[in-house]
Amino acid sequence: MKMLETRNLTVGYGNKEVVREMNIEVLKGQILCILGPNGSGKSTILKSLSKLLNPLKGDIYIKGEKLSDIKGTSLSKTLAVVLTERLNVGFLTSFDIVAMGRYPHTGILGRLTKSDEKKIWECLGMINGENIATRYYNELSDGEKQKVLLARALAQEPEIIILDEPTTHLDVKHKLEVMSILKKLSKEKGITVILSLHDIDIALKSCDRVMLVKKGAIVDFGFPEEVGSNKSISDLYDIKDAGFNAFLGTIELSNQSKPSVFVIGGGGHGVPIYRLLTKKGIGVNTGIIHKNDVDYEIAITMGLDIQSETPFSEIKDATLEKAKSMIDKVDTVIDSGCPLGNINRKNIELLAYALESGKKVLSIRDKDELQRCLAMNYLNLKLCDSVSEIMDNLDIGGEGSKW
Ligand SMILES: Nc1ncnc2c1ncn2[C@@H]1O[C@H](COP(=O)(O)OP(=O)(O)OP(=O)(O)O)[C@@H](O)[C@H]1O
Repeated sequence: MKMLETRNLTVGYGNKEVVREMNIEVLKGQILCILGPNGSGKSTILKSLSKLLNPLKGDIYIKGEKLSDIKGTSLSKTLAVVLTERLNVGFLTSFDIVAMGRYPHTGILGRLTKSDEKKIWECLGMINGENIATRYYNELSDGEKQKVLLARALAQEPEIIILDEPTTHLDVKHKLEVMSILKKLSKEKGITVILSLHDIDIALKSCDRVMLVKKGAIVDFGFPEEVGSNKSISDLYDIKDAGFNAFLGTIELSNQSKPSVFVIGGGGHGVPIYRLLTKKGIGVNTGIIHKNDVDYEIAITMGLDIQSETPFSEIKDATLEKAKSMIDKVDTVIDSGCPLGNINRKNIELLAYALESGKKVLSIRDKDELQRCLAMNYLNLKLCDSVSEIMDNLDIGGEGSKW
């Protein structure tokens, strides 16, 4: 069932058009998240959908009825809004704040019946907030306040809840708690949720639809799994010195330095080393990694030069030769200790090549395993127990430097 629809909607202030020509549909029980850079118009859209701001052009429909035709109490029973404004409410408790949400049902005198009180406790329960019911709202933490405001919205018994950045200022536990409450409301009670977020990862993993807003227009709308690609998210925020990996949901700093270190990666062993070297401004290239390896995902997002192999296939001689030529161009090789199964055993040949070429080699591999693989002892090989020991032995930042 269509809960909210916009037709050629343009929102803004006076003669300033902020977002133009919006045509979207949100169904019952869906969670729609608006993503976009600061100032792109997320709050302006949400205020317009909540009837707090008149559209400049076009129309908004709630359950097929024009929003402009829906009056006060009737709208409050359908739609509840949680905005970012901070409330200063003196000596009101959490219970009192949630009780304010009952006004569409209590009438002008606002007298609470037993059933209103029961509803308020139920809403406090939904946000796991019974224990803060008697505490003063002004004395609550940001996370607790956010949950109380959500409970106040729930007390209206709405079919749609609109929230502007409900996870801002919250730690990761509270962000996830708020999102999990919203998900529960949408799935179990069929409430439609429309919100804006700055947490891309949480948005892509928790919402049913996402809308990307930039420079006065909706640049994409649809399933997060399709809309939230590496490129679309990087473009949305004009990310230049980093990359977004939609598959893993991480942002990785780009490594733009000339490579001086080659990392033999694989099985996720390369990731902490890529990240540490990137943080220190040291250029890296890497191999030989299968294209379905997590090291490949991170390395490609960082923009590293990679020697890679087709998933599940044995490393080819040609790939090995190309990796050797990458090693020729660096001073140091780090053996991350990647597992050496049948399909990637050639990485040990690569390690032997690095040693025989006189490169400085730092390895986190088990000593016994190395002795089984390498024919002789090499003076240019240093065994390390951890990534930090690798970094200690990298000789960066000058003599005596502990980077
Ligand atoms: N009351 C107002 N009158 C005029 N312009 C406004 C008003 N409020 C916001 N704007 C402008 O509208 C544009 C969109 O602002 P809006 O707050 O909707 O963006 P946003 O995407 O929510 O940003 P943020 O992520 O920083 O909260 C901005 O250029 C802003 O300066």
